[in-house]
Amino acid sequence: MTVRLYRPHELSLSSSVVTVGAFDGVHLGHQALIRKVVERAAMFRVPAVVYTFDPPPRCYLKNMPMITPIDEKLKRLEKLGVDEVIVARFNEHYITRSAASFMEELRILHPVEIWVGRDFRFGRNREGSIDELAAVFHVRSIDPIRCDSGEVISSTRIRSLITTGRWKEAEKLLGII
Ligand SMILES: Cc1cc2nc3c(=O)[nH]c(=O)nc-3n(C[C@H](O)[C@H](O)[C@H](O)COP(=O)(O)O)c2cc1C
Ligand SMILES: Nc1ncnc2c1ncn2[C@@H]1O[C@H](COP(=O)(O)OP(=O)(O)OP(=O)(O)O)[C@@H](O)[C@H]1O
Repeated sequence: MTVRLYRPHELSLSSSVVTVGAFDGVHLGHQALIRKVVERAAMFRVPAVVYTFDPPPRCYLKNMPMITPIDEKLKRLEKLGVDEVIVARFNEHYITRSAASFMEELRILHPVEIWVGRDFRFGRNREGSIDELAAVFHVRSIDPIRCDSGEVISSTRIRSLITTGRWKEAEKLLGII
């Protein structure tokens, strides 16, 4: 595997383009976002960084099944051209971290851009908002990617397709990478 792996606070960079998220399944919506990050990073000639969580927060907090275990997620991120991946163990200790402490950690990556979805939240009790992030960093987002029926593609939707045995539809939304 050529993608480089780090735990929180291990990586410091003089410049980067960063995205943060659970990315369970690395579905077509995630792929569009991550391709954008890789494209922007290449344009700035800086590393493309994904900050993710293991297990995905929703799986940990709501006791839901995971679509892609961490090894499979990392393989998919690598195929998309990501340079560095930070994997935070999402557990009872991590969820007590404040939004401010998380932003301090992002500072050491010196991101020229941070790409997140429009509903992104972070920090204990989901206290941190995009507005707070955007007060410190240059925050950007893409339009949501939808499936043929017009519904926004999400890990939640794919989990529900898998648990009801609708494999073909789930695979379509996961995309082949
Ligand atoms: C430091 C930190 C603490 C978090 N604590 C909580 C929490 O207490 N409750 C919660 O529901 N989510 C918590 N989250 C998870 C976020 O709500 C969110 O799932 C995460 O930032 C990934 O974004 P995404 O769900 O858009 O992929 C935390 C995230 C971070 C970075
Ligand atoms: N369909 C999509 N189009 C564009 N961006 C997306 C799409 N789905 C998720 N993202 C973005 O990818 C990042 C990680 O999202 P996340 O892992 O929470 O995905 P999700 O599919 O919404 O998951 P869940 O259904 O479990 O909440 C976020 O910035 C989110 O906005």
